[in-house]
Amino acid sequence: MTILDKIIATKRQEIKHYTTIQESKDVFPEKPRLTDHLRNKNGVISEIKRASPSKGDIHTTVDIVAQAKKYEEAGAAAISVLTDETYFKGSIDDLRLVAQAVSVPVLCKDFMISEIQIDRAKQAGATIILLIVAALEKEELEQLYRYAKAQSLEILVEVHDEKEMALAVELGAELIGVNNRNLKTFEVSLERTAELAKNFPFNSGRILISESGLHTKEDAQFVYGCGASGILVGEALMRSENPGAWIREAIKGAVVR
Ligand SMILES: O=C(O)c1ccccc1NCC(=O)[C@H](O)[C@H](O)COP(=O)(O)O
Repeated sequence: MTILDKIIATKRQEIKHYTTIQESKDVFPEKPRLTDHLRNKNGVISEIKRASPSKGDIHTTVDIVAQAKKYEEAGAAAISVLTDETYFKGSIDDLRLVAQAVSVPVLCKDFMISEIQIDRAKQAGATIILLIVAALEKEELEQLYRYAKAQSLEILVEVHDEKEMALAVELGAELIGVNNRNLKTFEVSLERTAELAKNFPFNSGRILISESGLHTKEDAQFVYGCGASGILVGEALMRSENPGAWIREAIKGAVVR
C-alpha cells in the first residue's frame, strides 16, 4: 500500500462525517484568477504546510495568517493551504482564516475524492482545488472536474507521469501540476518536470506548474527554464526565516510572457 493509498483510505472514512454549512456568513476578499496571473508571468504558489508524511513536523506552531500575509506581500501568485488533518496537521479552518486574510487566489490542498470536499473548500474561501490523477478513477476525475468547474473554481490537476498527463490533457485541464515527489518512495527529482515538459502541450494554452522539492532559487530557475509557469513550494518556505525574500528571489528574473 502506498502512502497515497493510505491517505485516500483515511479520507474515505473522514468524509462520512463531513457536513457543509447551508448559509455561511464568512466574508472573503475578491480574488483574481491564478490562470490569468500565470499566463502573464511566472509565479510562486506558496504553501502553508505544518507537517507531512515524508518530513514529519515542519512548523506546527506557525501563525498561518501572518505567514500567508508574508507570502502575499512578497508577490506570491497564490497561497496553497494543506487542509488534511491526519497526515499534514492542517484544517479547513486554516483555509478559511487564510482566505479571509488575503486577496490572492487560495488553493485548497487536499485529497479530493468527493463533491462534499469541494463544497467545503468553496465555503471556506478556496478559489482553486487540487485533483490528483493518481488518486482517482477516470470517471471520478471527470465528475469532480466538471463539478468544480460548475462552481467557478479553478482546478489544478496533478500528474506524475506521461499517462496521467495524457488524462489531464484529455480532461481539458488548463493548470497541470507535475509532482516531483514520488509518492511511493518519497524520492524527489526535478528531472520529472524536465521529462514531462518535453511533450507538454504549451501551444494549446495549458499552464505547467512544478510541484514539490524546490528549495533554492536555482531550483526555481531550473523548472522555469523547462517551461513551468509556476512552482508550488511548501517546506522551503515553512522552514525559511524569511519566506518573503525566498519568494522575491524565486520570481526575480522570472520570464514575463
Ligand atoms: O509532502 C509530502 O510528504 C506528501 C506526501 C504524500 C502526498 C503528498 C505530499 N505532499 C503534498 C504536496 O503536494 C506538497 O506539499 C507540495 O507539493 C509542496 O512540496 P514541498 O515544497 O516539497 O514541501
